[in-house]
Amino acid sequence: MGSGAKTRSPGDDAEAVIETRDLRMRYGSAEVLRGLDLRVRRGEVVALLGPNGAGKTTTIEILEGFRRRSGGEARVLGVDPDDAGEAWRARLGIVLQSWRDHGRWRVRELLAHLGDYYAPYGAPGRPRPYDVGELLGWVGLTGQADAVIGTLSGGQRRRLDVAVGLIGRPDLLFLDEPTVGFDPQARQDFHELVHRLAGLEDTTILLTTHDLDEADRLADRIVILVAGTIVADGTAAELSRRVSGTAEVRYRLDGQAHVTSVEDATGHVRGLFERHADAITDLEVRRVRLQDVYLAMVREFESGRRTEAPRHLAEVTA
Ligand SMILES: Nc1ncnc2c1ncn2[C@@H]1O[C@H](COP(=O)(O)OP(=O)(O)OP(=O)(O)O)[C@@H](O)[C@H]1O
Repeated sequence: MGSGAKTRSPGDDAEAVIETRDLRMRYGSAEVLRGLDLRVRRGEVVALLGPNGAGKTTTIEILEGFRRRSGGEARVLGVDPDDAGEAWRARLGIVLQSWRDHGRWRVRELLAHLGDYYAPYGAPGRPRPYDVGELLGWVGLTGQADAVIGTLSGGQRRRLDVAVGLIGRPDLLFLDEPTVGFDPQARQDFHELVHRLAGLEDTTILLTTHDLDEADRLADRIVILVAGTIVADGTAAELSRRVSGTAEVRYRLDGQAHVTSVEDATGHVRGLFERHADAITDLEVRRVRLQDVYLAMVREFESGRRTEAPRHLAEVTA
């Protein structure tokens, strides 16, 4: 464990692990990606969110070198994915949406076999692959090490998918809906694993998920893609400032229910009590959740009100 020193310096060009400019993809006459400018720094965890069909998987597949883009620029670990070779590929970890091969192998066997592929690509401070036993512990499959893969449950199978993506100790990990089918414990274990990878292993992670609480918990930065366009890019807190209010205050006044969206929940509540004192009951304050922000932004974009180019919201780092 432990690689080189972590240097998270926003704005430092040298640290860009993924960089795209005007990335475009067309299937026949259908324009699926409409000019994405995306930048992910080393050690960052970025969640790519968006409705079904928005282009998330297509984006990831282009960055992984599985699909050739129709236009624009892309650099991943400093290399154009369309021209990249095996040494580059060995630095990536990939967890696809579904992967159903190798049903007759045993869990440990498969990981050891895949790990052998990565061994020649180890680097000083970054030996490859991970130890299989250690990795099985991380993904919660120690008890299934000798199980035949075809006998695993859906959630165990998904844990194995994560282990397969990780075995080569990737510099950059792509996770396409990694926690589908996870029970709450597996989900929590996975979240701890992501924090450990980014924090201790300096792994850069780009993940897609439809679980917005998960994105909120895991990601340093959220990118929202709608119909092939990035409509928002920033931390969860920055995104929430884009929609009206950052907290919701619910209460009853003389028995009548009220819900108000506010910036300053404390000040608002203080004012309520000053004005209405004991007439206020059932008070609740809740922070605007990423889900609310996300739905507001998708609705806003789809209703055509936002037509200008996407903007980056990391003004605080400028
Ligand atoms: N091989 C293909 N040929 C033609 N169209 C495709 C192909 N692959 C994807 N598409 C289309 O591209 C669009 C984007 O698909 P993509 O799978 O990237 O979306 P997504 O955001 O990952 O969706 P989901 O949340 O459902 O996984 C969709 O309209 C899809 O139908």
